[in-house]
Amino acid sequence: MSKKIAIIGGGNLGTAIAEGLISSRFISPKHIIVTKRNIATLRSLEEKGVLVTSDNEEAVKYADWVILAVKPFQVKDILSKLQPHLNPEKHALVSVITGVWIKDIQEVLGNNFTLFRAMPNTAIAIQQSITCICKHNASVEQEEFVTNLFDQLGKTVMIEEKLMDAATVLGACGTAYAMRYIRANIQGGIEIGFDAQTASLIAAQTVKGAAELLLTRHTHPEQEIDKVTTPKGCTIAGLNEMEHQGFSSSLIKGVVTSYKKIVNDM
Ligand SMILES: NC(=O)C1=CN([C@@H]2O[C@H](COP(=O)(O)OP(=O)(O)OC[C@H]3O[C@@H](n4cnc5c(N)ncnc54)[C@H](OP(=O)(O)O)[C@@H]3O)[C@@H](O)[C@H]2O)C=CC1
Ligand SMILES: O=C(O)[C@@H]1CCC=N1
Repeated sequence: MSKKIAIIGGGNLGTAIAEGLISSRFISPKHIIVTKRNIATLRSLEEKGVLVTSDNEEAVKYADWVILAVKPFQVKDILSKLQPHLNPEKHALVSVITGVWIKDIQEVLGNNFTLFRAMPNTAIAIQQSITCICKHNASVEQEEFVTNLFDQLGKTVMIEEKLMDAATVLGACGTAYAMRYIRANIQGGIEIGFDAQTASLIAAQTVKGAAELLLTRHTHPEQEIDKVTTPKGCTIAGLNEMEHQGFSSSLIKGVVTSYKKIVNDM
């Protein structure tokens, strides 16, 4: 029988997951049901054949896989209401919620459910996510299903749950950090002569190419930097000025601050 997936919380990430699943053809749109209270924003998914509802209970009755994609402070209340309708023989859960641990979910649902935590990023909408996954109480078949699902939507890494907060920062917040880096390049590019559109194209494609070099060659960034930095040239002059201004240090401090925010808030 075909698997059916409920996405509880069709916001930024929930809809991105649904879009990625549709594009990948991993599952038929009619086997995806997405929920949120105001379903008006789910029209474009509905037009693609996805089922949408504001009734979480209806969604879990329909599905066997339940992806939780609501805000961290909402999950306990939502799960408490769903608890009578969830059955460990039928349902397996995948939470993409930041800072909510398997033990937190078990406090509401008990210990019998198969639970996964997955940490994708918004590039999942175009099948270019990195998704870190950890599992609890999962069969080989269930693990294969979840890994296969997220493999269709980018790359996956199985990790221990204790690294999930770090995965959130590096992989999910990382999309925003990368965007800010690109934006700064665009601003610089405009100042030295390009129009905004051309500067955006050059900046984004350059970052994409740099990332592809690392992913295909498995080199360290500094090896690739050595190939760009002509002695006494303009690249090293610019790089050194960036470092004098605290470039790497500010990024590292930002990463650690995001991490502390998750650890201290949850
Ligand atoms: N955005 C990202 O890049 C990433 C987010 N995450 C995590 O994913 C989760 C979702 O984040 P994000 O998508 O950005 O947040 P959003 O606020 O965009 O999405 C949450 C959605 O949940 C819906 N919702 C709220 N209450 C209910 C309810 N009772 N039943 C069903 N749906 C409900 C909201 O819609 P409505 O108000 O209409 O009900 C909203 O659209 C968070 O826990 C976040 O930490 C993880 C990795 C990356
Ligand atoms: O900013 C946040 O809290 C969430 C988690 C990772 C991306 N967005």
